[in-house]
Amino acid sequence: MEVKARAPGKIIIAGEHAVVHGSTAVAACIDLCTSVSLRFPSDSDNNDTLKLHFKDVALEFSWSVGKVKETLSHLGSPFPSTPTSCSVETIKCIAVLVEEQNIPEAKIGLASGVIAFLWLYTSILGFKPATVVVTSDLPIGAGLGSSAAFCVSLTAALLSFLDSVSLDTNHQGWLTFGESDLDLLNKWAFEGEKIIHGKPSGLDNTVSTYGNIIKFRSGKLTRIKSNMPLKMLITNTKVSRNTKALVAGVSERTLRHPDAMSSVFNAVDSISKELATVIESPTPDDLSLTEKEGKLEELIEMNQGLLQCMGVSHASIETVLRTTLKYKLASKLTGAGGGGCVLTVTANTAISNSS
Ligand SMILES: Nc1ncnc2c1ncn2[C@@H]1O[C@H](COP(=O)(O)OP(=O)(O)O)[C@@H](O)[C@H]1O
Ligand SMILES: C[C@@](O)(CCOP(=O)(O)O)CC(=O)O
Ligand SMILES: [Mg+2]
Repeated sequence: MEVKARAPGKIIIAGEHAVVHGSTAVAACIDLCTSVSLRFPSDSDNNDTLKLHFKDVALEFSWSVGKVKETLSHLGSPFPSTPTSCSVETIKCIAVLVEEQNIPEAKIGLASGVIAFLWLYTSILGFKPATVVVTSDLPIGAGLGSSAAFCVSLTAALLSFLDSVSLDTNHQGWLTFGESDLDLLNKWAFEGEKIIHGKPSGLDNTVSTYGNIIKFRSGKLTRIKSNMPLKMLITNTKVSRNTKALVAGVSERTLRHPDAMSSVFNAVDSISKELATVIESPTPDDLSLTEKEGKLEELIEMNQGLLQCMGVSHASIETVLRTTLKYKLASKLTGAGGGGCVLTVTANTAISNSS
């Protein structure tokens, strides 16, 4: 029996980092996905191994199911029936199982994803042998939500085996989850993001779960319907960075400058709300479209200025900003920053993923 699930990455049009501190953000899914295939061994295989294959980064892991069960079951029931956070104690125990796999130093940043995999797999399906293969079109650690797409696609594959989950009719050859199961999926994926991000807002896994364009604040999503031709260019600086460290850095700066950073987050909240209004308002004629595009570009530039204030820009991002400014194009970092991808918006640039 084999299942394959996929989930998209995303761009954050406005509000990254501030959304962790309660501000509004606007995000949209993109046409780059992560896929997870899950296959159980046939009865004749008679093996008790849980295998995980990160194909894009050429890493393979395998554990005896008995060893995993022994490590986890003494921590109480391994089957939380509802989405449950992995405790610090449990993360330490799972981390031992990951350390034994001897991930090369150059790829050690991927360990958090392996921990998230073991938590989600054992919590949802228990201690069963299986082979799980992960592949992705998304650059990892570049601000396009690869961690969320990984958690959402993995959770979708796992939940598809539960009798309580009903998959809806065909959607271009893929089965889809109903609304209540999407909520369950999103909540479990959020638990995986917590292991990878530390203190995620839930924005990334929510937009990866529900797709399209969303406005998001403190766990609440509003789907945005827009007929505005949002044309964007994504530039990858190819500077790798760690979202968890960047998010922690903003929290530390907030502890040092609480009032100033509160004003920054409030300003971002206003930018995101106004940007959502601009893109979802009707566009009766070309004049108003030009006016809306002007507002959108100005809001993007303002958000970038506030992200610099939060300390999450980077020399490589500034280089892209200077380049696009020469062509009077508005840009901002997207995702956690510190490198990664830059979003450029304009009325006339063709949509493309470029790096
Ligand atoms: N295709 C993948 N294969 C294995 N791990 C992945 C994959 N995509 C994401 N991850 C996990 O997510 C982490 C990157 O998440 P993060 O730092 O939040 O960057 P991003 O901006 O891409 O979301 C990786 O270190 C790894 O643990
Ligand atoms: C920085 C943040 O706002 C977005 C992180 O995006 P990414 O993991 O870099 O793709 C964190 C969050 O919202 O959880
Ligand atoms: Mg991420």
